Amino acid sequence: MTDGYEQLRAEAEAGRVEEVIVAVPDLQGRLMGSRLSVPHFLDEAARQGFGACLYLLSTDVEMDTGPGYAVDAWNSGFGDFVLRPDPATLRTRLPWDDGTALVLADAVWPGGAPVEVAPRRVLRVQLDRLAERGLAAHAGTELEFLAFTASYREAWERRYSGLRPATRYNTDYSLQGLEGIEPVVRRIRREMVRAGLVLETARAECHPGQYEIVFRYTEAMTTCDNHVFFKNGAKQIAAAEGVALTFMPKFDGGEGNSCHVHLSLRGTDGTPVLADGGAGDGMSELMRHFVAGQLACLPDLVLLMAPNVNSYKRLQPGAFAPTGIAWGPDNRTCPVRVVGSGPSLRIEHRVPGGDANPYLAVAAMVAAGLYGIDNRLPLPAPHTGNALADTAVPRLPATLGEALHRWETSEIAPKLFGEEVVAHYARAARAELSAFERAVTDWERMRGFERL
Ligand SMILES: NC(=O)CC[C@H](N)C(=O)O
Repeated sequence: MTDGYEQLRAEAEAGRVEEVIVAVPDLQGRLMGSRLSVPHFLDEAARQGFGACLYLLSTDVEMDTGPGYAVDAWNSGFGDFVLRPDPATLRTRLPWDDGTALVLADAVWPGGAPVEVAPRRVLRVQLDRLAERGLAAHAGTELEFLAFTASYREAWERRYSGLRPATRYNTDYSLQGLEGIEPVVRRIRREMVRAGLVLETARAECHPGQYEIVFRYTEAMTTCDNHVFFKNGAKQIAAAEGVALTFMPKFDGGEGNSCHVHLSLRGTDGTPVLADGGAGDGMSELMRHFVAGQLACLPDLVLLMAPNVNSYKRLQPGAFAPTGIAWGPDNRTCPVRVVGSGPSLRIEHRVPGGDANPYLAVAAMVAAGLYGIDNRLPLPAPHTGNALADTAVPRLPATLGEALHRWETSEIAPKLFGEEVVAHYARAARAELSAFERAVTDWERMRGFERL
């Protein structure tokens, strides 16, 4: 029994905790699972795992499953896999959910073998590949979101039209005009800290109602665990406050919601390896290959960072989100911005939006970096101007269809992730795409109803 589980037992015996949520991050990075009583969890699930239907890892946003996934729910009789709780992820008290603890779980087959397509596993494999080379990844994810004054139910019933943003104008860095959003974001900040996350900064952003809360970087898996925990908790707090909050990458024609990922490598002993120790441009040879790998793999792997139709609405010209494939020192117009110096030298990957599954996005970045390192890829010249306006910069895949095509026909992706993972996420993207292709949108009605 781990220390965390001992503490959970003590909290339960003192009457402070009654239930444990056991959750697995799904393909979308959402938390799916069940509530267990503390005794049932400690005496059974914590030891043997806990069954959950395997369609949880082969479904779209609407919970539609279908044939063709590498893990096929129908063909396996809608059986169970096993959720094996990871004690390192236990949070004994959720400030927004009285008497409740939460633990994340890995998905394994009944015999104990990992479910290779599970997002946490996809990242674990890449982190293990790093560890084989004596390296470890540290990451921070920066989620932006929009808050509206309506409740989630009202927003849904109004089909998300005519909603009032919780701030009225561009409040980027503003310290006034925040009265409409402060009650909910204050609660989110404070309760996340009470739940154990380490807050660094928080501020309003460009789009009316937009806000960003940044937690301290740490080891990559823990950051991704914190990310899904934060997203889930922030929505619960918003719901309790009667506020609708969205992380979708592009809500309307205004600024999108990003999820910039800061990523650095260290030796497994903690030594920074990206800085060159004073000579040259500050970047070590390893870092130059690491950044080169990001650029070389980006078109093939962008699906793992931008998995939905809406992701690509954000990555269009005319906004403050990347559209090309380039890198530059402190250049926010590039998808890969090099920031920091010495031990803090790192990349900020600016492609993922608020919908990204952090495990997959970070796995893609680690895999791309390793590809660059293993193949000793030369680093192209940095972009020092406005990469968004430079037509000479190669274009990122502009739609989900293009990204899917690059992923499926990639020679690199199966080498980095294996055929099973490639096929599974291609299937997931196709499901998202074909749902969109069948849907008639408001845009089409406005454009064509009278005038066509
Ligand atoms: N702070 C920023 O850099 C803005 C990012 C922008 N909201 C995006 O979608 O990428």
